[in-house]
Amino acid sequence: MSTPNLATDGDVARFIDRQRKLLQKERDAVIEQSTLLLSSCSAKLLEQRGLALLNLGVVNVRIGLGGKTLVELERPAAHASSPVFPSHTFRPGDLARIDEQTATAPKAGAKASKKLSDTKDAKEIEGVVYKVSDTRIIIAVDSERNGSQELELPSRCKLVKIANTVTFDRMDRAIDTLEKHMKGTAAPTPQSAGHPGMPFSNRDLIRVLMNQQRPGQPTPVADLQFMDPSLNPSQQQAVRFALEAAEVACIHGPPGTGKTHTLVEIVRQLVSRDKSVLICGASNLAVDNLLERLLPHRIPLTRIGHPARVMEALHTATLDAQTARSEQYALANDVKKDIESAMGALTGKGKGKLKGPERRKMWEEVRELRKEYRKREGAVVSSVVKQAKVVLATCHGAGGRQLYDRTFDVVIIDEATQALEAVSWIPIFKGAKLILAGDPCQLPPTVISANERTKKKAGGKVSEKKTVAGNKSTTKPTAAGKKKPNPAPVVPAPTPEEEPIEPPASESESDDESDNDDDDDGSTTATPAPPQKPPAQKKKTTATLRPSKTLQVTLFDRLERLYGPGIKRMLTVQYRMHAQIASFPSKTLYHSALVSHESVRAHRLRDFPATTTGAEEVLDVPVVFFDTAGCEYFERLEGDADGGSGGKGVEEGSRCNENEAVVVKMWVEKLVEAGVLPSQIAIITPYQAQVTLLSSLLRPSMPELEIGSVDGMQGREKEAVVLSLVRSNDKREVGFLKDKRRLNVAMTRARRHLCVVGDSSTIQHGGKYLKNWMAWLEANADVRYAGPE
Ligand SMILES: Nc1ncnc2c1ncn2[C@@H]1O[C@H](COP(=O)(O)OP(=O)(O)OP(=O)(O)O)[C@@H](O)[C@H]1O
Repeated sequence: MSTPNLATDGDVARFIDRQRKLLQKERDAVIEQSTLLLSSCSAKLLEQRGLALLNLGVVNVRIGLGGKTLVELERPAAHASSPVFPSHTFRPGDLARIDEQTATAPKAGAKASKKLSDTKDAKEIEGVVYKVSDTRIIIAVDSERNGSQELELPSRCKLVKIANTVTFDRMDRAIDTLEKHMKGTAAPTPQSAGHPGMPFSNRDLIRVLMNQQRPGQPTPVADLQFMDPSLNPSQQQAVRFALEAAEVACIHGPPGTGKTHTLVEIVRQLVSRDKSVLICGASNLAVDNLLERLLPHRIPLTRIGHPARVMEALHTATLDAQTARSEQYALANDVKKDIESAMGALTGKGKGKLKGPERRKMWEEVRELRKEYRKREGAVVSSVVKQAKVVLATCHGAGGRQLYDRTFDVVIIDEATQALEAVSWIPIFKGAKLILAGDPCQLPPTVISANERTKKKAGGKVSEKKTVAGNKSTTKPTAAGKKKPNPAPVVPAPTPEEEPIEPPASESESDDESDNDDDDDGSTTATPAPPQKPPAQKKKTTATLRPSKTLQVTLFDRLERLYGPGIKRMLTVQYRMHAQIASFPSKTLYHSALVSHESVRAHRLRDFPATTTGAEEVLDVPVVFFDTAGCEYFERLEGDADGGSGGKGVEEGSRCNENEAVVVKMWVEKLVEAGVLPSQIAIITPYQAQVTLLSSLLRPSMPELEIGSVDGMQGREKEAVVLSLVRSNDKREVGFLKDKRRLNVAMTRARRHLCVVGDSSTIQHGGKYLKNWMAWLEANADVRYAGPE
């Protein structure tokens, strides 16, 4: 482990200050994006974009766990011709607002105008999407949060998706707490971690993470018996390392190397040593993945989180379900029934509906009953949480009131390389020791404000050069199949959401924490200085705590830079890819340390019993490369029929490549003809417009075929993957593909067969890493030229 200079109080203050600024910028960007969209679009347009549902009516109101009011909405015949919702993007867990819908054009016969006037002063009501079906959507409303005891639900309403800033509030609070800890003004943590009477202290952990103290000596675990006999040596080493570390241990899990497998063993080992564990993930999916793998081991655990956000199959392990099953819950349930019957009288229609003082009195009663319900339920929840040796939640969820007074011996954060540092701190304060797992060579957390800056940059670029339109080339392929570029045709800059994320402009301090590496040979995982800085200006400093330039720098990244590779153990055996598919990423991103397990090393599509005889070029080849260089298969901007770059579409469009899509379609059909099932195949492409195009070409005949973006495929795998690179232009712009972490995710999803379709003459100009990849494909893949013939 390298020994950096320790951070001064000034370093810590600057670091915290920068985190605050970056978080504020990100919060502003998120709100701006959402409000811009909502304010500039009519309700109809929002509905067309899947961001709103119109013409809804309340069909039921009931009480759910946590005293939340569940509002059930449908499209009644009076407001809409069909009860079936149009296609939309509302998913369980999304934040949504119920608004009154002013009746612009009431349906004939509907008494909408009268009803709407009843609710003129109705508040906008915010809640979380709880359940969605084709005809009904249920919103869980926290009546306390909405600041009113009486939910005034409009008779005709619309549901609108809204930005969620609660996570930002919690991250801000976490940074405030960190500051207090560092200044020594934090309130002492009252409880011990599962050992009543023992003082709980996370002082060492926090000081190590903030580089004010070096990591302590590991404590050897002499009697380590692995519970899972299948662990490979690198997994065993990682388990030992994590158990022995004094304050913090990182586990680096390249694709398919059994990160989850290893974490499950660590948790089992910790529990067998009577340690309490808080397991967090950057996403609900990551948490559920671990929960699913832990359940068979019968560990006393509970999953905290809004039930709407937990996988249905795992609901029995949620705190809500466990609370509801508990005997003490019967007491709370009685109160719940009283609330429901009172609510029935309040929301009931017709003669039975309460009015005036009677109605106010009833609401007062409901308010008291809710208080009582929360008190009784709170007591049950707290006893269920106390009994659980292992608690699972998202990092954000760990800041909820259920864990308010609970601390743990160990906090584990899975997918830590996808979590913002500030969100990671939320669970960290609850643990004495920290284990982070992730892969810094895969996609970092999504940060909108970085893209915002890129948008400005891209916009500037376009306006400077907007004299030239079109990327239609008149070039002819050279003998070698490479094209000579025409002078100056300008292809518009990549759209903001698709441009590789670049580090934001330096504010004051010089540091090296850029996350994108356009021009190195990809032989290390380090993330060097922003490319726009000339090397002469780079200050070579000893690693120490420095303010992060972007929120994409995760705690995992930071610790690796501070303490060197000694802070982590890497899992080195992968159980996913044929050795040839794994070869390039292993060599260029993992120091050739990633080896293929014998069970996958030579596996091929041919091994599936359903495959046909013959079809060798499809079933026996692990890597195929359709090089479209010289074919003039040019990309085009979405909504730009000419493939030109003029006009508004420049900044708004996404990219697609129709000729390339034809090649992809042809290859997928060949795979299916050879006996590979569509459900075993995924098409991955970095551009949404290409996803849409390919979906329209292939989905009608193969609904089980997966077609998606790179970002959506992280953590997933398929037997065969066809990668459509899209970019083909004379400007030699590669946009998105430049980010080698995105590329790494794209090329490591395939188990037995990877087919790459792309224009090497464009792609190879996207920096050394892409150049090396193209050269590797030319030398190692089964290269096919994808000309019209
Ligand atoms: N020691 C092992 N022996 C046999 N199979 C293993 C071993 N470790 C992991 N695997 C298998 O490898 C696959 C990947 O494991 P796991 O899901 O734990 O990896 P991961 O690193 O979490 O995945 P990802 O790359 O998606 O993050 C699984 O099918 C798992 O069963």
